[in-house]
Amino acid sequence: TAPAAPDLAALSGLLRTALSHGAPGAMARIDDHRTSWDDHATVHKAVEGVADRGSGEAMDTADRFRIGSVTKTFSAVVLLQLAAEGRLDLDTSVDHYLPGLLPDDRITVRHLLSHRSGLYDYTNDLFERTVSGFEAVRTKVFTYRELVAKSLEHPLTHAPGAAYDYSNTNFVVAGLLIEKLTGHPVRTEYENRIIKPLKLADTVYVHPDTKIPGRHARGYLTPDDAKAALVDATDQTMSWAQSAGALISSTRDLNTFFSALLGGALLPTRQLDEMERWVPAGTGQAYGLGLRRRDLSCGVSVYGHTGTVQGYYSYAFTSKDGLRSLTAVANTSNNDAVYGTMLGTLESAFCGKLAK
Ligand SMILES: C[C@@H](NC(=O)[C@@H](C)NC(=O)CCCC[C@H](NC(=O)C[NH3+])C(=O)[O-])C(=O)O
Repeated sequence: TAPAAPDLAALSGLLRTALSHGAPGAMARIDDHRTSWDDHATVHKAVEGVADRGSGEAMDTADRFRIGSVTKTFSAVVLLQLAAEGRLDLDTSVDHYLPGLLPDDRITVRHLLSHRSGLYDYTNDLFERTVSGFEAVRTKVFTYRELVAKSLEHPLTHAPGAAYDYSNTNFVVAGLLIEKLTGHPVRTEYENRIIKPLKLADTVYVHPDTKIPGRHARGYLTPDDAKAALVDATDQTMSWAQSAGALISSTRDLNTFFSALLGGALLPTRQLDEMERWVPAGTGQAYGLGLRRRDLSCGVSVYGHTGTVQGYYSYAFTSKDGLRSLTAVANTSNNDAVYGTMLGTLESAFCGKLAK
């Protein structure tokens, strides 16, 4: 059965609601393919508000933005390609590849990619106080091992494999694994294995440079004291996240990436199936390997990832066959009302008027 047509009026209404909750701007792009992920797509775009509060420049779906944890799916694809090449085994101990790094040799590569390692998330400490925590790291450059060391100041949150417990530390270790197995920085692997093959012209990994190259939306961090002024968080190294969150992209490129991934263009079937072995991750949610599944009100499940970095909320999801993709962005963060409102764009895009 063909999916319900997107409800574009509802989609624009949600973007306007996000603005009413404090987002300076919001945007969404839907790519609707007919028979295959790479055929000519019908494109729907929606924009509201401003990309830049200073100049008043309007939000534009062509604007680059920081994608945060959507980066985790890129890192997972690289490691799963290495598994397909026989250079990595998902169920082997991380200790085999990175001896002595982690305190428990029961932690496997699969545990990292499914957030079941038990490794404490060091960002809980970094960002307990939102603005001062951000300003303390905005221009900092960390090594992967410094970030892992921050995590290991705490005991494991549970025995390896025992539970799903989202942690950025897992994908920092994933970055170390990529560099160890390939001898290249993650940037090279993203470029050679994903960005160049899919021609993702807007997708860049510029860590530790603080600037977003080319045309982009500025990002505004909402302080914990919501009455305080928004903080322009656009320029930062993203070194606190790196392979867990430092990519920059666009709505077009993320739609292409997830359509290609679920359309089978990036991984052999065997590895894509591994990516879709789900553990429960909250109501109507599941986590595979660097991939989220969300079960919508109309019975449709969608596959992708969300991202939260200072100044940007992003949501990038596609249908099971990769034929319809949505990327939605608001240029604020630390704002639960905006986060929840923007999540509704998945319903407008994939359930259309069938959304309950
Ligand atoms: C949730 C999301 N995860 C990510 O994108 C990763 C990279 N981001 C985080 O872990 C949140 C960092 C703090 C953001 C800050 N919050 C605070 O500082 C709170 N005190 C903010 O909202 O900008 C995902 O996987 O979907």
